[in-house]
Amino acid sequence: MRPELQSYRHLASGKVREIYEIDADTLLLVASDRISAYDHILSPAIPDKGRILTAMSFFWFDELGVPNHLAGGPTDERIPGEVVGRSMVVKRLPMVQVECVARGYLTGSGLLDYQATGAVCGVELPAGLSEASKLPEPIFTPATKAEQGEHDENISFERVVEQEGAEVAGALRSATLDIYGRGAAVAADRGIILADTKFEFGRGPDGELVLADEVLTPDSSRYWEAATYEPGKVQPSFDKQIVRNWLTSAASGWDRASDVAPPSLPDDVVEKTRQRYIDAYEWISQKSFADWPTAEV
Ligand SMILES: N#Cc1c(N)ncnc1-c1cnn(CCN2CCOCC2)c1
Repeated sequence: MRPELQSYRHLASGKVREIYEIDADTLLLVASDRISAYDHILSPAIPDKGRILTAMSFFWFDELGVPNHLAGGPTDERIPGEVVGRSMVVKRLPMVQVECVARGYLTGSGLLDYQATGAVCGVELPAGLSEASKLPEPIFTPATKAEQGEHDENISFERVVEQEGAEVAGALRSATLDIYGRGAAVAADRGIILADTKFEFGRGPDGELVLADEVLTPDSSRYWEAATYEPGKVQPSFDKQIVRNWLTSAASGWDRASDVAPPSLPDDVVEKTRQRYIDAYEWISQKSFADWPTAEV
């Protein structure tokens, strides 16, 4: 008999996910179907997005084989029926307060940093790079954990050393680059460029780093289709471009520069976006999403 979700204390909300307390040592991470774009939570939600991204995290935790925070499988009996398929039972860990970002390509805040300083988080890069340039090698570009609704602030490795100490800072950089490199290689073999990603780590009982949060999902990473990759211009997001294109088209009637909330997404945009998330999962995992567990009423 599964517990009711309301029997767990709600601890925190992210833009698209929730955390509940199962007990002193265990948490329930629940992924919603919410989607955000241009710093807005959009309506309606994308059916099955939470399940698809949860399936991705389970795939990557298994594929990467590094110490991680999972404490149960996709149908663990501690998961309430209504959220089966989009939840993870995880070990409650002391979390490292650093967003561990790896970048294999130059875009977003990294590009802005580079254009202003020739470096990203103090990591000097060659001259002449532009939007979506592939970096000579992936770089560690840590950031502070911003309050909800705020953007993370890129920080230097030296700042991480000040905050965590040299040994842990070095271990964070090594683990981030190792895991990103291995994930990016798997994805590349399957037609997806993982341009960058953000990891979160906790500390295990012996102080070791434990991979936590979600892993290599389109919410924590930039997914680009390898077949259409063309440096020198903004790459289409594998999962969100359909939404972005509609929102910035005349059809939506929305002005991104205004303070007005975006209009509701049309059914065809919602369904096409759902399919893009399924495609991303099935290309990467080489599994059928139809086999993934779903809510038990
Ligand atoms: N993962 C994990 C984890 C853990 N295993 N132990 C203790 N705390 C956390 C934790 C608490 N907050 N966050 C930030 C990411 N959250 C994810 C869910 O949605 C909200 C944001 C991670």
